[in-house]
Amino acid sequence: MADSTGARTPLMAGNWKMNINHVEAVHLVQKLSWTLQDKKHDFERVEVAVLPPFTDLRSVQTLVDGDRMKIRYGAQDVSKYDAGAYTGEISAAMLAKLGCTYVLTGHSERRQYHHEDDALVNAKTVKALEAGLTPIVCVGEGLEIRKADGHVDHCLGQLDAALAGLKPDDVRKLVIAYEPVWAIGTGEVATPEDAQEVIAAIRSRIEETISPSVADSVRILYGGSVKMASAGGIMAQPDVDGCLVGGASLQVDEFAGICRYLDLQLGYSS
Ligand SMILES: O=C[C@H](O)COP(=O)(O)O
Repeated sequence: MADSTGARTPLMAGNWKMNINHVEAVHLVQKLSWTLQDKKHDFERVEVAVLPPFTDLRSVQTLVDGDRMKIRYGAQDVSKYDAGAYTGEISAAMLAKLGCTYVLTGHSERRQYHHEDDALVNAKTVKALEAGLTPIVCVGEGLEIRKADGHVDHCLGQLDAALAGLKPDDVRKLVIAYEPVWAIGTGEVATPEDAQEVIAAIRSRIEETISPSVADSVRILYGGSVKMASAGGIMAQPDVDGCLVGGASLQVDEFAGICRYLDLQLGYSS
């Protein structure tokens, strides 16, 4: 997504993971909206989204629609199936009906705890696109791969597999998130230069394999222990278009501060 000048619009997406019930979700989104409105946040300049658990989505939809909030929302997972006897699964069409804009695919916790492989990530990404959702496709390396200096190749391999068979116009619609697994929930943030290295490599790969214009428009986020204090440095990198925020998105003041990284850099009140 780009603004009227063609620049990529930064996206701050809060992945709540398995936290916050539907009652708490209403309070959190309401408070986030108030906080950002109070600070006159420009949602056209920095887009804000939350990714609650499935059970919260209807409540979040009702609140966002009812109060005409500019906060977008989405889900943390989606089925590769359309419908049928798949107990526990949630289809892309169900998420679209709930007004979701985004859905995560390939998050490292799905890969680790649910053994999701690259082919499944690709299938889920395709289903999300077919339903009109924007997949946020996650890639990232573990610590051993990073120590062996294989991180760029590893992430590009995951990227190629996730995007297999997609048309250029579909790739253009995606958001991609680089999340080094060793930096997730550990407090260990990759340096801004670490984030830039891999994200620039992802953009170059899309330029080579899809097209320069798609590479120029696709948004690529960084995720992994992002906090209000670290967001500005990460966002100063030329290829970083936003953050996928876990733990800090559960604290309204932290997440609002991340969304307001531009204002805070300019010294406006926090
Ligand atoms: O989806 C979000 C990431 O896994 C980052 O989580 P974190 O900010 O708690 O490290």
